[in-house]
Amino acid sequence: MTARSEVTSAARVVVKVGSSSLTTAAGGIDPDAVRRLVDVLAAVRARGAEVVLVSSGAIAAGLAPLGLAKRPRGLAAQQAVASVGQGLLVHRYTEELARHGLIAGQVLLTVDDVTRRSHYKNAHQTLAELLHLGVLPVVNENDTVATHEIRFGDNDRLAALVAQMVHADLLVLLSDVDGLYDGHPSEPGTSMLTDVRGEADLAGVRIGSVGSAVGTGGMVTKVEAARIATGAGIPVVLTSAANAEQALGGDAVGTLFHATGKRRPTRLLWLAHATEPKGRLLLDAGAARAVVSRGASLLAAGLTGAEGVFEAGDPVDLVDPAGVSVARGLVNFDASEVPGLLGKSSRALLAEFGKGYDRVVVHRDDLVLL
Ligand SMILES: Nc1ncnc2c1ncn2[C@@H]1O[C@H](COP(=O)(O)OP(=O)(O)O)[C@@H](O)[C@H]1O
Ligand SMILES: N[C@@H](CCC(=O)OP(=O)(O)O)C(=O)O
Repeated sequence: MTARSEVTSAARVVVKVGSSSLTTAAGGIDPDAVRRLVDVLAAVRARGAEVVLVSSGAIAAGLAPLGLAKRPRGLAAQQAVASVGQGLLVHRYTEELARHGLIAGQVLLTVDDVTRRSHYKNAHQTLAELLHLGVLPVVNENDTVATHEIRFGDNDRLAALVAQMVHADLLVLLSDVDGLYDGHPSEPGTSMLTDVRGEADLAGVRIGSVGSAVGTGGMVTKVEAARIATGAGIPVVLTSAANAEQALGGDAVGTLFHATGKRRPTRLLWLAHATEPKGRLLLDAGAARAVVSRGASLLAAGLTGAEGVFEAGDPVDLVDPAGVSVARGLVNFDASEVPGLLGKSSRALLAEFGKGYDRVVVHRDDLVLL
């Protein structure tokens, strides 16, 4: 078996592990599973690569101490359970990493932290500094504050965005299944894909959205995460936690999603893949051309209408006069403000509404072409 060069040459690796790989059948953290994983991560560090761990399991880890048999349904209950479990989870990582002389650093992120520009910068700088200090960041979604609207719910896409954020060379998704199958792995006759080189390889693959008892998202969110990362030039290995040592050692286990895009250290690819737009901005022909061909910002002057309910900072689609969505971006105004802006020059907006209203509707740094 020839080693996978994208694995063995990666200088910075993001590893994501799912709840199902960290917990016992009875619920609660499986200390042996954490230990085995940390041993593998320590080996990657020992060969000189940097590692960021994205670990699920806060909710699963909080179940047993609270006497709960399964993941509660309500958001507040899940948040409370995560609050109990996250501390226990990071405690385990801290202890196990210390055995290898490594330091854990807890990083809890919400969707906003990895998408909005100001927050993104913060999270980016903190992660960069942690890596600079030789710390092994242990990332999870900030479940206790994340509401339905601003929630990933699964950590697969969060891991892909973190991989982009830290400019990782590789993303490894560890689950309870040894790779991507062409149908649900429990069905007879299905087989594992060893390589995915693009969308064509996914045609005909039946991807389930239901996860294991403790996991969420199933395979759908993992394939979505792989699309985000590979689109940003980062290859992805998807396999089971049991295969972690071989996978990170470069053995050809699991499914390798080959990089499809250029290495682009941009925080915006998530927009195209992982987000439901909250509304649509209707552009005149000149504005659509300026955005698409010249990479220009969208000005109110080129706006003919808007649909949907959105607030400043939300993702929206930019639609050309033919009704085609040409770009997706983060809008700088609330939907209720848009009717007053239509077709007006920056100067007119300044005169009519005062300072601040002359801002662009979508800044070119906040949009991605579709
Ligand atoms: N095409 C497929 N290939 C592999 N697994 C699949 C597929 N469709 C659905 N699944 C299911 O997805 C599960 C993994 O998702 P999940 O439980 O959310 O994992 P995790 O907790 O690791 O994030 C697998 O155990 C498997 O039952
Ligand atoms: N942030 C949540 C992750 C939710 C979850 O189950 O994710 P995953 O197991 O990756 O599908 C937790 O720590 O419990």
